[in-house]
Amino acid sequence: MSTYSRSLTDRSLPLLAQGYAWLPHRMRRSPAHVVRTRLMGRPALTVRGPDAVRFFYDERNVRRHDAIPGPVLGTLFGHGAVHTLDGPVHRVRKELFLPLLDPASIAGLVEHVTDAWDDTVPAWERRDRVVLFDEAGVVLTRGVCRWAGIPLDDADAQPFARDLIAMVDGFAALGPRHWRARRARGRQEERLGRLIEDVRAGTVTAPADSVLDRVARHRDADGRRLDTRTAAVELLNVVRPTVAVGWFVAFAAHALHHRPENRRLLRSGDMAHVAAFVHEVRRFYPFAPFLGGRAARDLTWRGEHVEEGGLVLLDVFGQNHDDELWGDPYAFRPRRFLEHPVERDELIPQGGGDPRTGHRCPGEGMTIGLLEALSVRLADLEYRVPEQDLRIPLSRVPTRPRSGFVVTGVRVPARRPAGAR
Ligand code: HEM
Repeated sequence: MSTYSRSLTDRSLPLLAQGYAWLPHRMRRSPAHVVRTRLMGRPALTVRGPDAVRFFYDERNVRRHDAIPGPVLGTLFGHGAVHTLDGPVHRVRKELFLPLLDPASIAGLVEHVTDAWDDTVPAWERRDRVVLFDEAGVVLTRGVCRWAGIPLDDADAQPFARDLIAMVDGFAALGPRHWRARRARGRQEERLGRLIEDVRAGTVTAPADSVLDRVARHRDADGRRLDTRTAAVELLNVVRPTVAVGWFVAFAAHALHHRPENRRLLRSGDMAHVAAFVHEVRRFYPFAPFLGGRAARDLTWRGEHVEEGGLVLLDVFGQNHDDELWGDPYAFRPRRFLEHPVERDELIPQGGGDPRTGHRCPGEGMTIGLLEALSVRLADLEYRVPEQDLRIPLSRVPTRPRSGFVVTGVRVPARRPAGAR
């Protein structure tokens, strides 16, 4: 088969089968880190590296409208979400999310979530076993709802957490996982849509300037308020990814188990080590495999071409494991972030570029703040790790330790560790 005809073979099935390994595997054969392929029936250009990040985030090159497949919108992001907008329309919608970048806002969320953690964890001492991934999801749900002004009865925290996790878990799957995600989204869009209507009608009071209040009042570029469904979609676009930080909590536990020397560093209260550990968790463990957009015009990148309307994919997992950028990328080594500061377009687990003007995740600071606080608490907790399946399959997107990370014999420290937030 010639290189050309091979490049025109649709690769959607190998992608589904190989998950995170698919794109890095193809990139290995390209020293220039660019591969032309075909996905979902369209020509696609896949790119990697800090320069490619700047190319990808330049709206003259890549647009988001019509780029995200329906099954991903129907599960992960929601129809009409900020992720799908371009230009001034995106900028105005993004204003809704920019307060998330504010350090006071980050501190507020971290405080609510750590309060929820500190309230919950003592009860683990009386349990035979705790599945950390599941419990972290409930703690994060409690904390983020309190912080965002979303009323939540105690009994509703677990089912809400389950739905939020299902929406993330099923976005790249076929079959039951996918349909579970769709049903979860349908349920929660309806419930939160009713809440938005109640806030607008004045029968429920949203705390002033809370996320709930801002979403209910937000006006789009056309001067109109968001319709009820889109408002629910955007409310979920704050709550759902916050609960997704539970994936990283399970990964942090996995890292502490396999690299126990990090426990001492986290307990020491040295915030530089804590920050380095958290960056390494976000770099090393797989979450977003790649990001996609549509070519806004005929494009050429490092000699490879894609026509207007074709797909452009940024290889997120591959870039976070690129030997040229990281050296020994498959070693978990937080020290690398003490030796070399984080560069904006090098470490891209939550996208690249500037979150104020582009699509980069506006919740990155919150993710880092939450993980710093929860990793320190995890390191301080005493527990045993019984025999279980801790493998993290790269063929599953999103992946996690198969067992969800089970702990037994939990003992809560008498005193909050130095440096805990
Ligand atoms: C598990 C942690 C998280 C991961 C791995 C993650 C990852 C990402 C990625 C890869 C993007 C897409 C960037 C792009 O399209 O260029 C994104 C966008 C976004 N994230 Fe996050 N995120 C996380 C946490 C959060 C949190 C905590 C929030 C809010 C509190 C949040 C809110 C958003 C929003 C609203 C967008 C859309 C931005 C836009 O299109 O302009 N994320 N995130």
